[in-house]
Amino acid sequence: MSYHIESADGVMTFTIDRPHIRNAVNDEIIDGMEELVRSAGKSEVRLVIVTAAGDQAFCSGGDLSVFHALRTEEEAYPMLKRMSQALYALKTLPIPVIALVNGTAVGGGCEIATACDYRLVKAHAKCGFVQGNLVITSGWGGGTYLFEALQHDHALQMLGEARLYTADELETNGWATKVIRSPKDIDVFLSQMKKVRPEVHRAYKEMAIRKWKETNLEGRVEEEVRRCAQLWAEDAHHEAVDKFLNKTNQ
Ligand SMILES: C[C@@H](C(=O)O)C(=O)SCCNC(=O)CCNC(=O)[C@H](O)C(C)(C)COP(=O)(O)OP(=O)(O)OC[C@H]1O[C@@H](n2cnc3c(N)ncnc32)[C@H](O)[C@@H]1OP(=O)(O)O
Repeated sequence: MSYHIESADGVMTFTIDRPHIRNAVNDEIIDGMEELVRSAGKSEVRLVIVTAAGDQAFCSGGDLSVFHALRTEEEAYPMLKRMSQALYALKTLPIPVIALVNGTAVGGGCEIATACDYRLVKAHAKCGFVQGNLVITSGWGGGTYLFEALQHDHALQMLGEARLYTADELETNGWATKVIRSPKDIDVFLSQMKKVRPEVHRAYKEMAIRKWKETNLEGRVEEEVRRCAQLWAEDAHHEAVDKFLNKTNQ
């Protein structure tokens, strides 16, 4: 199984479990994300945590060895759309959602974390919207969410530079809620959250969701998905992915 969903004490934890491939997202992970949002929406869950196995990587984005088979805009769009819908549902859950960024997050991995309300980033983790190096944009809604989360110039710079940022840089530009230097830091964060009753967290999250609905967040994500699907079909993108896959296969 490529993922696990566990529930304890009102906290539902989603763990991507493909560390050998840096927790890249395949179709099964997308299934898992859909299952997560269904379960978290229904039960007595007060908090969701999204994380991954091992300490090397949180997520390296789409599994290029699988999704590279998608060649045209018409082929790329359904995959991008489906994951974008799962992440929109995650973002608009009426409970706090925390990304526990246990290691490197790149490409779509950063998009998953950006769809969450909070990003707790382990001190060794490097993260970046590297899609620009593959001559595409973010395509799961993460670019749109980044403009919601960060000051405009910080968001545009992070997307435009397409490089890995250190945890300290991520704290400075506002992407990291907190840099995690020891496991105790996570406990402190969670116990502070748990001091406040779930219905209060829910009411605050609903305020944010109202704003996102009024500003047509969902429609803006759709534009992001469509534009990424167009770029996906270009030769320059396929050549860049070939280069990555051939480099790592050698
Ligand atoms: C869908 C789209 C979107 O945003 O909407 C995207 O996500 S585009 C996807 C954007 N993602 C990327 O461009 C990811 C590129 N990956 C990397 O830059 C790197 O792998 C890091 C994630 C920084 C990890 O570097 P590190 O030196 O630790 O490991 P490595 O590069 O040797 O990777 C270990 C093994 O995992 C594989 N691997 C890593 N990331 C992968 C990915 N996203 N898809 C498929 N395979 C991947 C490598 O090919 C290698 O396979 P072997 O062991 O067989 O050699």
